Amino acid sequence: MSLLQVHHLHKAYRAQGKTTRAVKDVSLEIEAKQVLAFLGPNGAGKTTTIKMIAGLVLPDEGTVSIAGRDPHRQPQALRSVGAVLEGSRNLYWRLTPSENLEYFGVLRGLSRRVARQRSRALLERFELSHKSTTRVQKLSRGMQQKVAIAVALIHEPPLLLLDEPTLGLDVEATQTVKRLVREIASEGRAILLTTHQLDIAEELSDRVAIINNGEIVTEQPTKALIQQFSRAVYRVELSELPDDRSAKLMALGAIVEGTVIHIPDPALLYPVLEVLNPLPIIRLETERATLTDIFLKLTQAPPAQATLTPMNVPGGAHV
Ligand SMILES: Nc1ncnc2c1ncn2[C@@H]1O[C@H](COP(=O)(O)OP(=O)(O)OP(=O)(O)O)[C@@H](O)[C@H]1O
Repeated sequence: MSLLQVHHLHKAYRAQGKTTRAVKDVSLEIEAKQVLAFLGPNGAGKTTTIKMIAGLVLPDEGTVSIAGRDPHRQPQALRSVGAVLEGSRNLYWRLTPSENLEYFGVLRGLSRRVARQRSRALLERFELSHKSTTRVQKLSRGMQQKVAIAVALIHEPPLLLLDEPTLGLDVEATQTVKRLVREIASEGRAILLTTHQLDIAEELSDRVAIINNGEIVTEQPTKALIQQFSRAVYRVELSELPDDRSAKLMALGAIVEGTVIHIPDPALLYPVLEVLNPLPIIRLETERATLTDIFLKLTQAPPAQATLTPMNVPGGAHV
């Protein structure tokens, strides 16, 4: 069963006589062990949707169910959610990581003893034991982010909402946070990840939902989405390609366009190279679409065209 079920959410804001339909008929599901990347341009409706999931904004229509409970009717549903929504601002900066963890643990219903035990275990797991008594304001940004994630996990929620978990982190801290996100999901949690860093989303997510102008324009497994928008896997360019070789390549299943060969299946790479031998190859590159290509395609097209037709991706799909 899905840990998070969001069905047909609608939300309009009315301010100064103007109505903004921020979220229109949004449905999402996330199962245990899954990371769903929830992506969209500025103002697309992500925050509004997440706030409706976190029980902070009341939907005009639609339902949210977290581990079977509606946060708008059963506030205890929020015990099943951990959230890092505004960087590490969910922390008390003058308190230490241990104090933050214990404070939030007790706030979320743990006994002092259990909060202390879990705090210690989380600090160890996040490699922060040596900083357990340093004020949060004195920690590096990467460490602060790890503490923020640890605080969100103190009550062991099955659903974690993560907004921009790697924003502003250096390469090493980014790697650590990415590893932790995958580990947390593999323990059986569901993760809703929002980020504008599409390479991170591509790497971390099992599924992707893209929202534009308040509407979901695609929601499917990340790999399938990338495959759907990728013309081929490899592209080989030569200075010349005799007709007899061209015919052999097409018989193998390659797509030949003048002196360029598109290889749709990775298993065809070596047979193609054998046919080409000893012709000199000018370039051999991957031709897979990236999530960035797909995102731009789906969010820059007028809504009526933002459908799921695989097409040549603008800007070239060459990696
Ligand atoms: N409290 C509010 N009152 C009026 N309009 C709002 C309010 N909150 C959001 N909006 C509008 O609703 C739309 C969706 O905003 P939302 O913050 O959900 O988008 P977002 O995808 O999270 O954007 P970003 O990536 O910039 O954070 C925008 O047009 C925004 O201006």
